Amino acid sequence: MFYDGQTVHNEQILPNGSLTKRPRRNLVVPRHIRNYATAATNDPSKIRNIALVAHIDSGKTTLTESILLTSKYLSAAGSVDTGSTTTDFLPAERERGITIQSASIPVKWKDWTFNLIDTPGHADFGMEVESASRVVDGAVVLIDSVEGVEAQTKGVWKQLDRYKVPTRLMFLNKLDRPGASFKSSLLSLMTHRLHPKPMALILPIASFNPDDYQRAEPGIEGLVDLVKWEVWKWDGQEGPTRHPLPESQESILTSGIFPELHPIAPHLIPARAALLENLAMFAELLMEQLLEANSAETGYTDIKATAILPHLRKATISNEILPVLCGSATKNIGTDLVLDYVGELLASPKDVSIDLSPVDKPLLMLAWKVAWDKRKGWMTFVRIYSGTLNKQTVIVNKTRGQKERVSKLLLLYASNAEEVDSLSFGSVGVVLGLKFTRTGDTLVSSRGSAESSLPDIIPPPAVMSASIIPQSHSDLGPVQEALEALSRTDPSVRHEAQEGQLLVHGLGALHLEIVEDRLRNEWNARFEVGQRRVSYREGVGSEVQASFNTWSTEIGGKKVDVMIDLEVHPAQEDEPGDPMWDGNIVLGADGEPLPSPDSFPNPDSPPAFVARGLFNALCSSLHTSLALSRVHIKVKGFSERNDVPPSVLASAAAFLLRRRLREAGPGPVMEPYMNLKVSVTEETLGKVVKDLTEHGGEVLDLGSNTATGGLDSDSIEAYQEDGVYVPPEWLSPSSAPGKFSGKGGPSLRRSVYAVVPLSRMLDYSTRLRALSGAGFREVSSARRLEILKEIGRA
Ligand SMILES: Nc1nc2c(ncn2[C@@H]2O[C@H](COP(=O)(O)OP(=O)(O)OP(=O)(O)O)[C@@H](O)[C@H]2O)c(=O)[nH]1
Repeated sequence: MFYDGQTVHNEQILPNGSLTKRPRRNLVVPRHIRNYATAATNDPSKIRNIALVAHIDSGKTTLTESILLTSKYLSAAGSVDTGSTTTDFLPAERERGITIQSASIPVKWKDWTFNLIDTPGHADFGMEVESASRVVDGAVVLIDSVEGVEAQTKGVWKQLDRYKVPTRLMFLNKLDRPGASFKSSLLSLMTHRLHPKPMALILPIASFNPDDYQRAEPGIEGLVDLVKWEVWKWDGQEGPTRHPLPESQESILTSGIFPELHPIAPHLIPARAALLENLAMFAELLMEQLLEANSAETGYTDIKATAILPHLRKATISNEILPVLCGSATKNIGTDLVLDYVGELLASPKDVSIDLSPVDKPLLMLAWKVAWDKRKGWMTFVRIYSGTLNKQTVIVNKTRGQKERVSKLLLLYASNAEEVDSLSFGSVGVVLGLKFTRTGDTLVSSRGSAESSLPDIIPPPAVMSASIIPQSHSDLGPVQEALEALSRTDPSVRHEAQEGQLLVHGLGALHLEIVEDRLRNEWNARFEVGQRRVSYREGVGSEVQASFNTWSTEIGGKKVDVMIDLEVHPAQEDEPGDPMWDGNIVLGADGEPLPSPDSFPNPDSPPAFVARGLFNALCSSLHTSLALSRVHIKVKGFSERNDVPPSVLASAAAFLLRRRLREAGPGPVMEPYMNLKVSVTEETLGKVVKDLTEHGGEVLDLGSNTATGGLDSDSIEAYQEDGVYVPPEWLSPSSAPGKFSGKGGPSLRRSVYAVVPLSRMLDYSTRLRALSGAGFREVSSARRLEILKEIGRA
């Protein structure tokens, strides 16, 4: 909602009500792809599997395009603003200027091969970030340096944490924009508790006013690499030039490298000294070297990069520090340095393999994504964790216990593909020919050849649903098939038949809009879309003591008692819900989480049937028919009998849990909330706050628009600044836009931070996308009544 006609992310509503981030000028794709002989490396120590992740609009796709240009994959970069990028190749992506699917692309840089995955920033496509995070060994996290850390920056950071992505680099992008602040962005990493030790390896060289070098202006001219002690200069069309830096401050001033370096020259030596001294806290050998070196006053300039990089790499891999780089993706400033540092600092598959000789071990791989292509059929994206995969072989899907035939193997360059004969340890590629495999499945060379199954990929819980009405009775089958195929490619799309209609659940309004587009365009399905509504949930009323735990049935004319001992109570407030169980917590007798029915290693085992029964009972409450959430269940034990088929356990578990939930009485109704940040001018602030409050929102903070950001619910206490070098603010390009704008300049912008119910924001949400999921919240009894009316239960 913007009274001044501006939206947070330049989003605009198209005449048909759909969302676009910016107007498209053309959708013609210039293919400036060079002859890019690939032959990806077979040396795992030279592979870097990395993802670019960030809040929406931070510049991931632009940086990917700049990387492809710098690495000579492209001869001219495409642009998200003209719909001509390499990785955003779906029509829906090009129309909207946003990334919807993560695309993987192998990039050759020096003697490394980077498998680069550009992910979507929008929370509605969070599933793509989940699966990318599951298979990469490193991530480049971008920040828009006008905004600093944003809601979804923290969202993707948590996803990286969840999958234990071992190495990360920060890239402070958009330093060319007016209002960009290197200092505030760096500080925001600590105020938002992303990392206690961000370490700036690069300083920006701002465009300075030639008449007054104390005044930085909007724009960035170059970069100083504090580790390699050299300066990079970009001017206009030509690529960058790089110059070694002299050892002393006086010689830097007299070196004549370029005038813009003068204002920052006095800061370079202290910045390098701080970098090395902070790094030495984690590297004893370096500490000794520093003590032996002449002194901090010279910035230890006699210590060469080759002596620093191994320590930097080690501290990055052990996550003791967070290396911070910076630049401008649109101007290709800093891209060379990103590529170098990805190779030098991020982990290779070898660094993170627990297996000492993974190359010689039997094949073990994970299907991290499944896509459908009209010409190629099912495409399964895999990452090889040990051994080698050859084309034209038979493999086993360990998760589903099924044999699969591999026909072809591909390396994918976004929408282009190259066939290869094999994929070896550490690599990422595409398998054609697999019929049953789904996202998250473990694949091995022959039954039982690899001991362990790989951890699954967890789709985030659905927050919105829409009913799908097939155009005619004969369309029902094809629509169901299309939905089944779509949810195989995107497990965050769930569907069910309920009361004569098909319900599709997704991660938000935009997600459902894309689902609708894809069903029509990719599967030619014919249907109408009915009412869209957010996915409400019900909790459990109160703890109920086990009244009984035995269910009786008749098998072959004989009465049989099946015992399942369940402990059921509401989850504690601080207890994290399991997304695989839709926010419920389900534990086995040993207190360990029970896999959800879809992810049981052996789906025909007795515990798998118990899980299936519990899952079914949790899908629909007896009181409201809403799905249940925040229920804590412990399966303390169950009877295994030889005279009873294990499938009976599913019915018993469903019955006993339902009975227990009925005894507990109606639980609280919950609805999804989202965090919202609205940028407004001072004059419109009051109107926006009033409007949000009227829509059931709660305003958390009114911050000024700085990169360090305002308050939000989980970032009250910042990390200490000890042991972190923070450059002075005035070195940042255009660090204070207001200062230079004079009287006629733009008025001060303010940020409204609020938490709002998603249901009341359905029309807002297509316009305001600076949001992050804030989980489910219990509602008041008045709101409960409204919800029950809305879903036809009151
Ligand atoms: N001034 C400036 N604009 C940039 C820079 N990098 C990207 N942009 C612009 O920011 C907008 C978003 O860029 P994208 O590359 O689509 O961002 P993204 O993070 O990939 O977006 P999603 O994939 O939709 O999350 C576009 O208008 C870009 O032109 C930069 O370095 N400087």
